[in-house]
This record gives sequence, structure tokens and C-alpha cells, in this order.
Amino acid sequence: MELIHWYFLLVLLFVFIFFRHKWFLIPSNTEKRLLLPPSPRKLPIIGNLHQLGSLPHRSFHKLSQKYGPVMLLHLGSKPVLVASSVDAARDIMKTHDLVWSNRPKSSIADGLLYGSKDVAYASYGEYWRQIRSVGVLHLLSNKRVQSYRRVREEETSKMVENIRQVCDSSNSVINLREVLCCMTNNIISRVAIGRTYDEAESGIALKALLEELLILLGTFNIGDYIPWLKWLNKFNGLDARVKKVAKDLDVFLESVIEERMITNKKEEYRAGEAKDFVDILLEIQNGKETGFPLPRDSLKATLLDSFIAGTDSTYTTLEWTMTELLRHPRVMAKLHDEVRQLGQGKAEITEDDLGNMQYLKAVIKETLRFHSPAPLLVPRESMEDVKLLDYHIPAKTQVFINAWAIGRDPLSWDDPEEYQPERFLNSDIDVKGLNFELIPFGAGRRGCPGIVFAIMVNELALANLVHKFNFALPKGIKGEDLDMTECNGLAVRRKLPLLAVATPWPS
Ligand code: HEM
Repeated sequence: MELIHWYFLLVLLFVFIFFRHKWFLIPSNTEKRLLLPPSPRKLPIIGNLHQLGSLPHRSFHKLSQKYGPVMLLHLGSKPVLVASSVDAARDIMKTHDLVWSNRPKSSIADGLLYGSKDVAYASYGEYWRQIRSVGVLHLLSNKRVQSYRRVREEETSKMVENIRQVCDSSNSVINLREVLCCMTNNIISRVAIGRTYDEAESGIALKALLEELLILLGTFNIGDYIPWLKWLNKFNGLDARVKKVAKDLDVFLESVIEERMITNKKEEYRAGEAKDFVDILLEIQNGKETGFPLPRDSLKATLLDSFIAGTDSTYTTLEWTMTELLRHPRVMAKLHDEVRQLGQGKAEITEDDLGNMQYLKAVIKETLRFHSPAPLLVPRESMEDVKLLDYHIPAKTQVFINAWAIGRDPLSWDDPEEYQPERFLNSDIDVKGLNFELIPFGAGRRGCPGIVFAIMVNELALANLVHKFNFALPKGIKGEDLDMTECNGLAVRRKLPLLAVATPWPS
């Protein structure tokens, strides 16, 4: 055969192979064997975005009852997996934890956190490993968390005092959200920057600024899912809000750091007072202790992370706990008995007393099961093709793990819709990321490094509240009538703040 014919045949063969896969989409044998998870029908352009609803953890749960515990949605052009079973969660956060250790890009986080230089939003890689080790070893180690005991105890006492003052006034209805939020924010603020919101000269402005930071990070950004629509953010004001908050926060953080560098706060510490995050980060920024330098932007992003990750999630847990206690007088009475017996004769409960309060610990675990503040955890993204149970998951798929649905799965829990702390009394199940039926803090490499801190704040505050007061709902409201509607944000909280009447005990 002439050379020209061979050449012609070769071109034909090449065109056939190329078109078969790319254009005509006829699956090859390998592709035929790749089983993708079931998907609800999607619409052009928006995909399944219309099925998200205002409370995605609930919408996903409903969909998963039809499509199964692993389903693949498309939010705009992004493939998004929803995992709603213990096995799927374990597969992602344990068996294939490394593959799933990336976070999807968020342009809002990029804008607010110096290009996602913090721990929570940083992409997986050497930088994240370094910045996470700063958090785990220097800021949130058990020893360091212990060192902030005085801050927690002082702010808890202040909260009790504030409630007592309202009891003394004629209008004795207390906005519990407000007091719990104020206590938590003051603790985090003192630990991170060495002073409470109101001690800062621009106290009110800082409070509003941090609130706006959390709102923006909880905002759904269409541009992340339908990239060609990101121009919309110029017109709806989102881009401008992000820019303004980032700039104002930067001015504030720079002033905190500059002031510290001039006054060298280290020498001012009173005996027994713990170093705050600013001083610890300034000490290690040259890299002598860590082996890598800490640029100024990373330092500022890390400070912001403590406010973002540590405030709303913590006080929201306390607000849900008080809500459930007011709805369940039996549980409240049992908790009173334990705390008042162990706290007998004490002016206040300290962290030394918490070790024996088994029912108190069970109450907090039950709240985290029933009202996980981060019901879909923090999204992750696969870095390469990976198997999930029997399914093939392509690289760059985002995953939401529905911790809220897993916490209510009847396969794992008896009477899952009942608030029953007793279920944890003779059980080894904990929230630390080893029991995949209870994962309010996630698990694995990207699991929450603030668990010990968060649990200590919650236990101490709850113990002192029930030690010092009897709580009731305002006149005319019964526990069963309490509005339990949720509101979505960075943490899922009650739509309406919790109001209650407190009576000092012993009266
Ligand atoms: C009740 C309170 C809290 C809850 C429910 C909570 C929950 C979570 C969850 C679900 C994640 C994502 C885990 C994953 O992807 O597997 C996370 C990550 C994180 N949390 Fe918490 N958290 C709480 C308190 C705190 C506190 C007090 C701090 C620090 C002061 C903190 C710092 C962080 C950080 C830095 C990350 C990012 C970890 C990474 O991406 O490597 N959290 N948290």
C-alpha cells in the first residue's frame, strides 16, 4: 500500500479514538465501570441550586432520603457531594482523609483573610501544614488552653453578675443570647488580643466589624458556583462590603500589633497571667521556634480565625442547650441536682469541679448531636479521583458532610428525635472525631483544633448558670410552644434570640 494510504488510515484511526471519547461521549469500558453517585435532576446553568433552600442541612437530608446517603449534586457548574451516613463520613474523614483535605476556594474568604492565609480556609499543602501547626502547638495545645483558665472563670463570673443585675431590676426578662454571646466574645477577644471588645477604644465599631465579618463568611456567593456570574457581586454590593470590612479589620489589627511591638506587653504580664495570641505569634514570627517565618498577613489571618471559628459556634451551642433545658424540665432538674450537689457550699463552680459532672457533659454532647452548630461541617474538596463506598468521585468535587443528619440517623441512635442526655451516660461516644456518628467538630487532618477550648467554655458557663439561677420561660410561653425555627449563617442558630426569666438560687 502506498505511504499516503497508511497515512490516511492513521489519521482516520486517530480521529475515531478522539471523537469517540471527547465528542460523541461514548463511554469506554473503563468509563462504563465508573459508578457515579445518584443525582437529583438538575436544571441548566443553576444545576441543583434551586434545591438548597434556606436551611441546606434540612434540604439535603430530605433529598438523601430519596437518593441515598451519598448523592452528587451540581451547584451551578460545581460538582458537590453530600454524605449523610456514618460509613460515608468515616470513608471521607478517615480512610481517604488525605485526598479530602483540601478546602474549596472561597472568594469571600480570599478577600477577607489575606488570600485565605488562615488555617480554616487555606488550601491543603505545605503552607496549611505550617500554619495549622502554629495553631495546634502554640495557640490551642492543652497546656495553652489550661493557661486561659483565669480568663474563662472571670468572664463567666461577669456573666453571672450581669444576669443577677437584670434579676434585681423590674424587667427581669433576660436575652440569653446576648449574655452568652457577650461572654464568649469577651473570652475569645481577651485570649486573642488581650482585651475585651468594650475595652478597645473603638469597642462598638470592632463588635460591628466582627459581626459583619461572620455574616460575610456565611453569605452564599453565586460567583463561586457560576463563575461567569461573579460580576453580579459588583452590583449587589458584596464585593464592596468585603473590601471595606477587610480594610477596616486590617487597620484595627495593625494598630493592635504596632502597639504591642512598641510597649512589649510580655514584660507587663502579671504573675499567672497567660500570654495572648498576639504576643505568642509575635514571638514565633521570626521562625526560630517553628523553623519557618510567619509573615504579617498570616499572623493577622490567624488572629481573625480565632474570632471566626471560636465565637458564634460556641455561644450557639450554649443557647441551644438552654433552649432544650427550658423545653425539658426533667433534664433541667437532673442537671440542677448534679451541679448543686457537687457545687454545694461553693461561691462558684471552677474548672476543677467539672471533672465529676457527668450529666453536664452528657447534656452538652446531646446538644451537639441534636443541634450541631456547623451542621454541614466546613466543606472539603477532593484533590484527586477517589472511591467513596462503591462510587467513583472525580477530583475537585466538593463535599458537604451532613453531621446534623448523621446525628439523627435511627441506624445509630435510639429515639433520635428526642433530647435525651442519658444516652451518653454509659457510653464511650465522644465528640473528638473518633466516633463518626457524632462529629460536630469534624475529624481527621482538618478536624477542629479548638475542641478542648470550646468544651471548657461551654461546660464552665453552663455549670455556673444552673448553679446560680433557676430559669423559666417568660410568662405565657410554654416549653412546647417555643419557636425552634433555625436561621442559617456561619453557625446555625435559633432564628429568635432565647428569652428567659432567671431567679437567683438559693433565693
Ligand atoms: C462549639 C464550638 C465549635 C464547633 C462546633 C466547631 C466546629 C468546627 C468544624 C465542624 C470544623 C471543620 C472540621 C472539618 O473540616 O473536619 C472546624 C474547624 C476549625 N475550628 Fe472549630 N469549632 C468550634 C470551636 C472552635 C474554637 C473555640 C476554635 C479556636 C479558638 C476553633 C478553631 C477551628 C479552626 C482553626 C478550624 C479549621 C481547621 C482546619 O481547617 O485545619 N473552633 N471547627
